[in-house]
Amino acid sequence: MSPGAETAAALKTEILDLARQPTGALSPWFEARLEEQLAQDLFLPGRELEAVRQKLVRDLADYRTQAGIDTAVLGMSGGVDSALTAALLKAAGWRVIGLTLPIEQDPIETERGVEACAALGLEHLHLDLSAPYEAGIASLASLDGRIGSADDAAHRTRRGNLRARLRMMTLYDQAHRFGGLVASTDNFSELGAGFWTLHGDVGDLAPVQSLLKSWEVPWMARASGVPERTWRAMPTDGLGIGGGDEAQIGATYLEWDILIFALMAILRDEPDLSTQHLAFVLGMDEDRHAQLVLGTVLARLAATWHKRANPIRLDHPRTDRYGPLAALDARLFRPAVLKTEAAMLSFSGELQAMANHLVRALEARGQKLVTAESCTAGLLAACVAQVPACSDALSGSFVTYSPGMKIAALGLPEALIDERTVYDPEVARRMATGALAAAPEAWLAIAITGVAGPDDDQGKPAGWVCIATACRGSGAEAVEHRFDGGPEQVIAATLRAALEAGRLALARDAGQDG
Ligand SMILES: Nc1ncnc2c1ncn2[C@@H]1O[C@H](COP(=O)(O)OP(=O)(O)OC[C@H]2O[C@@H]([n+]3cccc(C(=O)O)c3)[C@H](O)[C@@H]2O)[C@@H](O)[C@H]1O
Ligand SMILES: Nc1ncnc2c1ncn2[C@@H]1O[C@H](COP(=O)(O)OP(=O)(O)OP(=O)(O)O)[C@@H](O)[C@H]1O
Repeated sequence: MSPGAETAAALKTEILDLARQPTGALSPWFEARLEEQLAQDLFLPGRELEAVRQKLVRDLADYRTQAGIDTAVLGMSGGVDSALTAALLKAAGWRVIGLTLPIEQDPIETERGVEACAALGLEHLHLDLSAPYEAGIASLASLDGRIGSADDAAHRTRRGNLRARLRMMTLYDQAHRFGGLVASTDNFSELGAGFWTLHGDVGDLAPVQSLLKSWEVPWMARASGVPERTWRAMPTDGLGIGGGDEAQIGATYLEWDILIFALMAILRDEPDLSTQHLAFVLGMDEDRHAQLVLGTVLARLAATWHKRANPIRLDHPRTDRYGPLAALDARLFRPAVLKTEAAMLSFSGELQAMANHLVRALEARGQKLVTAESCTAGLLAACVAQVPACSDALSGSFVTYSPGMKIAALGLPEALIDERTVYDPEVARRMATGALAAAPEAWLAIAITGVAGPDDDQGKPAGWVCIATACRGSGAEAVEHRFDGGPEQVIAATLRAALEAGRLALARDAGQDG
């Protein structure tokens, strides 16, 4: 066995151990995907997780000083998420106040919460909320008697959610009392599964929200001094709804994480896939267990997407107001630790998926793309450049914002622009052929000229965009569009249309080849 394979095997054994997944209990499909995902570094090894842990602690320390707040309160359930969140905050120098808030529950869970507070050096407060909970149920029963008595899943969930919200009400009161904030204990796996209560679980600052429950959360808890009894404990919702988390979700957390990674990857490569075809495309045909888990996971994702988008924002014509308001906060008030430059380069999942598709199609044919961009000012190339390992598919970009640049860099005739303005299909076509002429290694050119808005320009309305494509050796084709919305929506729609136009141009070109 090579040293690399040996390390991967050791990592796999450790993941199975911390995920409480008995050896040999993964079905063949999950086993094979886990090995692939280990090779793709989706499950980070210990030394990289330690670097992530240290960064989280540094960022929490920066947030504390920059936001001028140094006290965090959180509920200590006896579970690993709350214990890890508390440990990270404590390591970052926060005053951490852990509350055990039992509601008619197993005293062992409270004991573990108390033990974690002591082990981590937290201040501890205890308040039994069983009485207010019973009072709340009795009061709500006057509206609907079933809330207190019916013993089906729906009513258990109603009661469970009430417990979570009662705890959250208590935590916000204590945060106010101590001039602190409420730490959020949610993780990435629960986020995907919608396995939390709206307005009951999510607080103000969420240090572990991007971490996998199967592996990263227990690993980091162990590395952060959380007692073993806690990071080994079976995850429960602490709400008395039924079984453990995994029994309720219908998959172990490790299965959940593996399958979510697989789904995210397949949809990036094939954005048009529908749910009916997933089992086949994912290669599950011979693994009945994997098919059943897929069904459960898809049902859960479908039932909970709205929780991940809460509150739902309608596509009101003036959603362009959100951007400037966010910019105001960012410029004047948002602590520096949150101002990641990377945010400027994030494209939606749909655009990333389309760019990925185009890159893979170019790669498959051994061809490269060049873009000639006016109103998008290089964003199309930036979107394509975000695809991992795109260098075999992207030649480059001409950002020709002004008429002068279109003439100088792409050789457009000045007379054409004088006669028709830059907002013209022939200008778009000449931009595409000009880009191909100036980039000898490129095969496909995509050119964009248009009015992003908000105002009309030179006789063309805001939202008018022309996209031209040309493949080496054939003529250019241009399509005019009229997109709705403010400049940001027009640019996003333009990128979508340009990526699609590139895909169609390649398909046409391949047809001609054949
Ligand atoms: N289409 C839609 N668009 C917008 N909103 C929609 C909606 N459909 C429902 N809603 C709203 O969503 C509500 C349902 O969501 P919600 O109230 O959260 O409740 P729900 O998701 O039904 O239940 C909470 C689940 O999270 C689990 N949980 C809770 C707490 C902690 C943990 C843990 O392990 O850490 C797990 C718990 O076991 C349960 O399975 C509806 O009552 C309605 O208000
Ligand atoms: N008895 C409790 N006392 C205080 N807080 C609680 C209690 N039960 C739940 N909470 C709060 O609600 C959050 C979600 O509950 P949950 O039971 O899932 O705990 P957890 O820490 O996520 O651990 P795990 O899911 O591993 O059991 C907890 O992180 C905690 O902040």
